[in-house]
Amino acid sequence: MKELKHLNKYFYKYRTHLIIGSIITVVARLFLLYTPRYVKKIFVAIERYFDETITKDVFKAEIAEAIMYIIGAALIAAILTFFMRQTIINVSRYIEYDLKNEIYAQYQKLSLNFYKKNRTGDLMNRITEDVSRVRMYAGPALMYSINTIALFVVVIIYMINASPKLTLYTIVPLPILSVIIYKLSKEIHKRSTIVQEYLSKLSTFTQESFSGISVIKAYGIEPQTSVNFKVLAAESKAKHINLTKVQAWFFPMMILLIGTSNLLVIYIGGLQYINGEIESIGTIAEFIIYVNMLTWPVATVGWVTSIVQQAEASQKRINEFLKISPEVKNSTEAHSEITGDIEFKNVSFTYDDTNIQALKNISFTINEGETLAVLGKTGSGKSTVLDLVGRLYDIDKGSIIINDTEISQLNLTDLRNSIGYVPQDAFLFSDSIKNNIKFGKEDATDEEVFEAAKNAQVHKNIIKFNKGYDTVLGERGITLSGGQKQRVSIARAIIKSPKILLFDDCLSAVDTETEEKILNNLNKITKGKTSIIVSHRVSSVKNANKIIVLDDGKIVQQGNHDSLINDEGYYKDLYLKQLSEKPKRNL
Ligand SMILES: Nc1ncnc2c1ncn2[C@@H]1O[C@H](COP(=O)(O)OP(=O)(O)OP(=O)(O)O)[C@@H](O)[C@H]1O
Repeated sequence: MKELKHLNKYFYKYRTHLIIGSIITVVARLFLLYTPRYVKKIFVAIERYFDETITKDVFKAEIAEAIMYIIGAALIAAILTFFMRQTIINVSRYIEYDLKNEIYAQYQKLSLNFYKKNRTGDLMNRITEDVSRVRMYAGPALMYSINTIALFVVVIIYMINASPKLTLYTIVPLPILSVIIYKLSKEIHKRSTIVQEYLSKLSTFTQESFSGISVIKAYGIEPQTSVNFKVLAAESKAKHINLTKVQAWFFPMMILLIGTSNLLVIYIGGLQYINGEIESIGTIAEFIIYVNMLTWPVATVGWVTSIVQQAEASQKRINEFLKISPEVKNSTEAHSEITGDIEFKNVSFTYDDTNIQALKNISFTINEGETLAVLGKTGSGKSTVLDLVGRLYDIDKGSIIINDTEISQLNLTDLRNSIGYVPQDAFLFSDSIKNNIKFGKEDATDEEVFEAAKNAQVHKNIIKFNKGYDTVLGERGITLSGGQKQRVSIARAIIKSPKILLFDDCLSAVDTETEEKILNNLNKITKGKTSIIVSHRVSSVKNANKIIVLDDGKIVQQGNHDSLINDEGYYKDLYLKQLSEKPKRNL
């Protein structure tokens, strides 16, 4: 229960609902007890009528009164049971909502490294599966516990009052029932976890095959994929059947134990009646109803125990994530004005997960309004430079100074708001093209969206779609070509008119003619703004104020286009190579 203490703040928040719910539960159980008592009264009336102690009219009146009480009490108990669920179960839904939001907010705070270390499936599971298990504890488990305690206390008092000996015999099988249900619930949980694993394997498999359908079709491996699916589905089916076998025991066990208790009541009660220890046969009928009333709550003790154990395990997994403090933390609430002067001073950076030292002692300066171009072989550390400017990671050694302030001392939100980032792999959300662009500036007008798209040279493509800017993109924007996605992503970055623009090889999928047009537009847009362009093409970087060439995380060349083409090295080689590949390219 240690881990579940985390929920106490929510129980406190919804205490009024819980207190009202508990009172309603107790009162509802009290009303339920009218049934056995009035059933007994009916039996007594029948006995007295046959003994001729009462007249037919009195007998009829007594029966009618008893029936009225039974119906009335059952109605009230039913209404109260409705409100019991409306209060306690609703609270569990509120807690589920709060907890999901708490976890999601924490996910948003955590740094990129956290996402590298944890699998997406695991992150999803904690916010869905684990939260639903915890909800079972905060709702049904709590409700059934209150219900069981209330019913048990009240019923036992009534039973002992009616016949202590009969009470003892009839409640003996109940703990056995509880233990059996507990064991069954544990086994059901074990097997359903396996079923769950297979379900997620199946959905991962199908999701991957749908995403990669073009590869599957191109290679003609549909039959093989179907066979693989069949194998997985067959295993999943076997696990399901395995689970059903245990689940199938649940109700037979309950029926067996209820039957045993009923038999005991009839047998012992019968003997007591013959011996004159109980005055009416109605007591036996009353006890049979008590036993049946107690069976379900007693069975739920086992069930609730298993729910609490599962919830404890799930909450432990949730707490593990909630306790992580983000590696990249905002250090100040004060507003930071970002102008765009950036300086890297002997910066070194190693990725935690791979232990790869991506940058080694890097130093450069970019003044406000200047453009820096970063070139280098694949894996040389170019994207890492951009990630560090956006403080997606904190550096190990050296310092990054923006506006004369150490990057870690800047207000993180202000820093990120001043950056327009176009990643290497353009990610578009499953939403309209317009909203994908507006993602950069939520309150942008349509005109601003069109302007940004025009500058990114994608407007003409968009208006050709039937629904134009309202065209909804599929998963990862599959309805757009690679180059179109890159350009929508550029539009998204420039619409917010940020102080700093980071372009990570974002023109790789567009033809050189479009590249030229975009670069011309960018020249206008980036006036007065600081830009860093990562590229493999000399054509994209030749106008930059400064160019640095990285190799294995180190700066091996720096200068501008004119100085570097006269310098023996990577830049000149690349220039000559690209010049010979495309003689007409405007290098
Ligand atoms: N998130 C990460 N976690 C661990 N290692 C990483 C991560 N990102 C990059 N690396 C490693 O750091 C090194 C530099 O990567 P980076 O992405 O900065 O190179 P790059 O020059 O941008 O390459 P490319 O031109 O292929 O995009 C590579 O060896 C890469 O494997």
